[in-house]
Formats: sequence, structure tokens, C-alpha cells
Amino acid sequence: MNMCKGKIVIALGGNALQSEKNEATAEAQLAVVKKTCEYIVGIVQEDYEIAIVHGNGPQVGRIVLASEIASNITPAMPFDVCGAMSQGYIGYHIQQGMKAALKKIVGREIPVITVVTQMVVSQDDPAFSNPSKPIGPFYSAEEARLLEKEKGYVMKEDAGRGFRRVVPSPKPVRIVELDTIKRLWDSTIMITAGGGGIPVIEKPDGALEGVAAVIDKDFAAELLAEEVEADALVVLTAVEKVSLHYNTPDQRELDRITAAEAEAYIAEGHFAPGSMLPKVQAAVKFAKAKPGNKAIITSLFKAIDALEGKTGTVITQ
Ligand SMILES: Nc1ncnc2c1ncn2[C@@H]1O[C@H](COP(=O)(O)OP(=O)(O)O)[C@@H](O)[C@H]1O
Ligand SMILES: NC(=O)OP(=O)(O)O
Repeated sequence: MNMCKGKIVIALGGNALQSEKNEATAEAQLAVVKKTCEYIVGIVQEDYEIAIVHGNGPQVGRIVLASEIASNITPAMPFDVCGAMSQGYIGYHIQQGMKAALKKIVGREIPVITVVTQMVVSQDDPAFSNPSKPIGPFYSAEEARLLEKEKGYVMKEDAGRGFRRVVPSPKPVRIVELDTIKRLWDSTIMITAGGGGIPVIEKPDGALEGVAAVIDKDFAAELLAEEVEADALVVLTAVEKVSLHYNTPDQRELDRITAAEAEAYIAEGHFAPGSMLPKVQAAVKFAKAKPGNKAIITSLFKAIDALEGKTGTVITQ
């Protein structure tokens, strides 16, 4: 990676991993990931140094479900182990996609690896008593009621699309593998803090213990961006720009805003919790962390244009 234009941490949204039909097969995911990687490699070709942080809500939920259903024949895996599994197979797909796209588009090899990443969270995080992160498949209201009764799941309606299991989503505090990530940065494209990182708590003796939770990948990407002193946090999702009055006749897209303006819009309730809100909150945190920091929220397809200042919603100090 020569003549670097800047260091960026990319947070990859659900549409970068799953088909519009939400097909849950590994084959469907790999097909989507391969296309996604062609856009990401376009960013590498523009001479940005990148790290990739992906989501894992649908995937970790399905691994947990499969493990629970098979528990009469093989021991169920703890939730944190399921999170590690999701990092492994999503990372594996991205590695394959990146390798193929690098060969096709850039024409040279750049090492790409997945770093199984642990993320320290606080045992006292209020999120543990207020589950909010949707995982796994969608259910009808009737199925949701049954799951609550029979399995003790907490079920919530997810943006008008049906009911999903929700789990605690504590804030990321410390990236355990940070030193390694920093050391590899110059030579290697890393898929790291996938699914927000495997949530672990730190015992008084320093031992780490996995906990049942899913960290928001936008917050994890933000923390990574601060730690590696990235120039930009690039949050890639399904929309080209963030809007005020989203999905109403008064909808207005935002181009360049300050962190203070974004905070005012947050207070006015413009961004849906669990979807756009964490992205804007992460963007604000990064923008405020250091003068010159830039956070961009845009679509995968518009990422390069947004990096060139032509589109996207850009949040700065
Ligand atoms: N104010 C807003 N402006 C733009 N999009 C919004 C807004 N509020 C909610 N959204 C929705 O949030 C989605 C992004 O959240 P989500 O799909 O959960 O993220 P991810 O891409 O990480 O999977 C957008 O595609 C859009 O449908
Ligand atoms: N961990 C995480 O934020 O996953 P999603 O993006 O799938 O919700």
C-alpha cells in the first residue's frame, strides 16, 4: 500500500453480507460478500489503507439457534463462542472475496487476514439489564410470544419487519488484540472487531471471560478508528446519506454537518434506535475525538465518491 491517502476504518452494514431476500445460507452470504469486496477493493485501489469491521446480528443469532436445537446430540456452545464462530466464518468469506477482488481489480496480492478480536466491556454496563440488539431470524408475533414463554428469550419488534430475539449490547471499552492490529496495519488488510468483537469482561486478576451479548459494530469500528488514529471512519449501509424526517414527505438528506448539529438532530429524534442512531452516535464520537477526524455515513456503492467529498453524510468537529 503505497502513497497512502489516509487510514480508514470501514464499518460494513447488513446489506454488505446478506441478500435482499435475507437468505441465510453460507452460499448466499459468500455471493453477496464477493460483490461487496469488489467495492471495498475499489477503495484500496484509491490508495487508502483500510480495516474492515462487519456486523453479525443475523449470523450469530442463527449459530446460537442451531446450537440450541442440536443440544440433545452435541453440547450447546456458549453465546460468546457463537460470536467467535460468526467472526470466523464471516471473516473467511471476506478473505476469499478480498483475495478474488484484489486479483481482479488491483492485480497484485495484499495480505488479508481475519483477527479474531475480543472486546472488553463493563460488567456494570446498563445494557445488560436492557437487551436491545436484534439477532437471528424474524418471527411472527405469535411465534415470538411462544419463544418468550418456552425459551425465556426477550423478543422485540424490529422496524416493522417482524419480531426478533434481542440481547444486551454493551459499549466497547478496550480492544484486546489492539497491539497486534497496530503492528499489522501497514502490511495487511485486517477484518477485525467483527460483530463488534467478542464481548469479554476483565476479572480483577486480568483474566478475560466471555459474556452473552452482541456489541454494536459501528461503536466497535469507532473505537478502532480512534485507537489506530484513522483519518476517517466510514460507515457503509443501505442509504447514500442520512436524512432528517426519514421516510416522511419532509425527508431532507444531510451533506456536511458538525458533531454539534448531529447531536441536536439526535436530540430531536431523527434517527431510528438500533439502525441509524448508533451510526450517527459513532460518527459524532469519532468527529469529536480529534480535530481533523472525519466520519462518513454512506452506501457501499458510493464510498469512493463520499471519500472524495462528492456525496454521503460527512460529520466533522
Ligand atoms: N434518519 C435516517 N436516515 C437515513 N436512514 C435511516 C434513518 N433512520 C433509519 N434509517 C434506516 O436505517 C438503515 C440503516 O440501519 P441498519 O439497516 O440497521 O444498518 P446496517 O447497514 O448496519 O445493517 C438505513 O438503511 C435506513 O433504512
Ligand atoms: N454486531 C452488529 O452490530 O451486528 P449487526 O450490524 O448485524 O446488527
